[in-house]
Amino acid sequence: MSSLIVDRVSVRYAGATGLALSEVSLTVPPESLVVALGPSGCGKTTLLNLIAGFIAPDHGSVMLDGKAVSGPGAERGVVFQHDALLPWLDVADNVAFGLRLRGVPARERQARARQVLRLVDLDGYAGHRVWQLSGGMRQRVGLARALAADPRVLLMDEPFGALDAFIREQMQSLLLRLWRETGKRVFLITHDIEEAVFLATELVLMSPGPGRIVERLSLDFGRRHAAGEPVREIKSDPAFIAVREHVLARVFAHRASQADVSQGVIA
Ligand SMILES: Nc1ncnc2c1ncn2[C@@H]1O[C@H](COP(=O)(O)OP(=O)(O)OP(=O)(O)O)[C@@H](O)[C@H]1O
Repeated sequence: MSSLIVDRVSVRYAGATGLALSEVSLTVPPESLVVALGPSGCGKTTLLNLIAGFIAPDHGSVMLDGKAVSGPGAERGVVFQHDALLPWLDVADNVAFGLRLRGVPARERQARARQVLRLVDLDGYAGHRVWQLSGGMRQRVGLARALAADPRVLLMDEPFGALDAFIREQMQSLLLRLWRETGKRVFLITHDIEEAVFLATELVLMSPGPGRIVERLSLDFGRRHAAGEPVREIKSDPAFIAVREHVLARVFAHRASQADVSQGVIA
């Protein structure tokens, strides 16, 4: 089946008493942008690392388009929070690095690098060093690198977490444009409620202790922006504000109940 399917996965780290993830299931179908949102420790990174194939589940399975995920693979492109670029290489060589490892000839990988740099609005920067770029530009290079191998799905680990609010909003718009233009499925994790509500076609809300999914919402704000509606119009729409407040209330409710439990308030 043509989907990314996480089926009842559980993870317990060696030495840990509790589960980092408990019976988590989700599907990332074609043309979707699935966002996992939750407070620190709810297992977002663990879930992304499972899909990336960096770690294996203790129970359950991860399948991409009918094939079991059993390790990292070029069909899953990962964008990290910190750009993870190589400072001794120029921008084009950073973008083409994975292609070089796979033995793609120099001329072909340079052409591909230039093509994806155009997609992220960085044409003209191929020969720059990464230290000559701003934080937002470096994240765009990271995005271009993930796209260079033409993956089936993009996995994004808090990709805009280190950027200031203005650049962050620009990057959200860029991601939605790329998502529409390339047709890539995206799985993104964040702890920013507004970002999650704005981007997601499906929002999965997670809670810690053990890490699990507590709510799923189907949303269309990102689709509306990708279709041309301005960001500010969407974010000031009462429907957007209502969803944002609902999610905020859910996050606080879970946090409050956990604080109560840890203080022994709930019998
Ligand atoms: N390598 C590890 N060894 C042991 N425990 C770990 C390891 N990595 C994560 N954990 C624990 O697993 C749980 C889930 O962690 P994870 O990093 O996936 O959460 P997160 O939601 O991504 O948090 P954050 O937003 O802070 O990155 C936490 O309790 C964490 O302490």
